[in-house]
Amino acid sequence: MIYTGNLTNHSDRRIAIIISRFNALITEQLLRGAQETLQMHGVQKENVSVFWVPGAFEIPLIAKKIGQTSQFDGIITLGAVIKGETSHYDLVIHAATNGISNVSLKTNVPIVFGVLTTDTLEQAQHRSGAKSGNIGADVTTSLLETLSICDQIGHMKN
Ligand SMILES: Nc1c(NC[C@H](O)[C@H](O)[C@H](O)CO)[nH]c(=O)[nH]c1=O
Ligand SMILES: CC(=O)[C@@H](O)COP(=O)(O)O
Repeated sequence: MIYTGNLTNHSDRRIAIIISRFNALITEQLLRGAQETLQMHGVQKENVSVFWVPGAFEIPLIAKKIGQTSQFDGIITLGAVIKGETSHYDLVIHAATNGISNVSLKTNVPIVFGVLTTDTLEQAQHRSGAKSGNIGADVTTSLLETLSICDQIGHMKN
């Protein structure tokens, strides 16, 4: 038996979007891609909640608190970490990546990683609605597919 996610039957999904304000020029475009993709697949606007955090470093804590409410089926994280002159970039990325992954596994809530990690602003611009697409839209599709697979696994238990 092969199980694959699909993009149908998502109209009742309750989705949380956690977005960082840092590099808002970029993250706002990621948000647009995510919201458009949710709407395209029938998710009701009233079932989508957006949580703004200062930066990517704060995402895991808010994801944990949201996951523990059991009020959402899935979580989309959006951010843009752009390399600067110091090692701060590496520390923020490490904390955000490991934190988000750990929260998803501990809360059992599907969380997708929509945090851009780029060397330059131009690279981030290309991936937030320009020549390389929109990572916000891409990870939203991934979340819906993952939710679909979770449903299928849930039906197996019965
Ligand atoms: N430089 C970037 C940051 N830095 C801020 C941290 O995420 C955090 O908010 C701060 O250290 C306070 O705890 N955040 C980004 O999202 N992107 C960056 O490029
Ligand atoms: C990713 C960051 O934290 C970065 O924007 C900080 O820049 P810098 O390393 O030049 O202080």
